[in-house]
Amino acid sequence: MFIMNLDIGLEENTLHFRAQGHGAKGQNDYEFSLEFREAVKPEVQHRSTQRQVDIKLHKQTEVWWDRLTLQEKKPLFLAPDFDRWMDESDAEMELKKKEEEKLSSISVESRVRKDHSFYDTFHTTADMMYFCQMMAVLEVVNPLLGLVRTGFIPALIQVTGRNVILFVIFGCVEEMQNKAVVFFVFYFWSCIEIFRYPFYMLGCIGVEWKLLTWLRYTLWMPLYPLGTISEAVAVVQSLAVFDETRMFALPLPSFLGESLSFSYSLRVYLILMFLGLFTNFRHLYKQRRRRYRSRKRKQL
Ligand SMILES: CCCCCCCCCCCCC[C@@H](O)CC(=O)SCCNC(=O)CCNC(=O)[C@H](O)C(C)(C)COP(=O)(O)OP(=O)(O)OC[C@H]1O[C@@H](n2cnc3c(N)ncnc32)[C@H](O)[C@@H]1OP(=O)(O)O
Repeated sequence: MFIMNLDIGLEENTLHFRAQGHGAKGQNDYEFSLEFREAVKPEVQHRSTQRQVDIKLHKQTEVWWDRLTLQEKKPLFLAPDFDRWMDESDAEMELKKKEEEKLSSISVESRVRKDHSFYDTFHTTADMMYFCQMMAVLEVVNPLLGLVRTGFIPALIQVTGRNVILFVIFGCVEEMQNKAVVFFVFYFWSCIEIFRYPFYMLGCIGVEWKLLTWLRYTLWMPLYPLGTISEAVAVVQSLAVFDETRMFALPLPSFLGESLSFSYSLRVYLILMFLGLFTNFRHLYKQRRRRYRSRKRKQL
């Protein structure tokens, strides 16, 4: 058989086949149409050899069909390929197997994602962060009460800035909670605090470790800008969510429109952040100079 002028198409759920073949009985036109029992995917794959044409179609949904065609009577030219034949239970088994394979690939994927601390930082550390940042309010209260010689304004900027990010941007916006930026923000915050608080604690018992003091008064140089930039990235990423959800939107009188998105307040906050960065950077620079200058004087 020699197959020529092959024309295969799918219209709705009906497969149309037309071809010319040169066989033992000479040249012939071959043609058939098959209307399937249920929906099939619109893609038709076919491969022809000298002897035969293989046509591959996929069911729209992988379920058992009682028969192949819409018409109840099987067309005469149609014969099953018993090598590939499956009864209902075989088909169910095959579907189950596929489903299991799919599920196991999903669970591997989610395990990989879960192990990925970038994306899960918030859910694993949020409670601890909430607690620490609530306690950090004392850093503003302490200088107010004259308990420590910390600058009140720098402490206010620091604590307010972090609490806006933690409680508003991450805490209220679920879409932000599995973003990688959470990891960076928490990481930069923690990098300084693991030295700053032990430095304070030792100070309370009159002990000073030179290396710790140096780390407390030096690490802020790279960390403060990096921390502020990651906070700014988080704010920028949240703008679209606030626009979409209208969360915290300010109601407006009807002639001005419906409401003013909270993202506008955040845009103003972005400017404040960099003013805050500048103020605290200058403050920390002065604190460092004060500490090392007075030490030099003491040594002289
Ligand atoms: C006004 C409206 C607000 C509007 C908000 C606008 C938003 C602004 C956003 C700003 C961006 C923030 C970005 C930021 O979140 C990013 C990061 O933090 S990234 C990580 C790096 N960060 C840092 O390095 C900053 C860490 N924080 C600090 O250093 C302090 O919080 C700060 C207040 C900024 C500076 O502290 P300060 O230098 O003033 O104090 P000292 O540490 O030198 O302490 C002074 C003396 O007091 C003793 N002290 C202080 N606290 C204690 C304590 N709890 N217990 C015991 N003793 C304490 C300390 O030992 C010093 O004593 P001495 O001089 O005798 O040694």
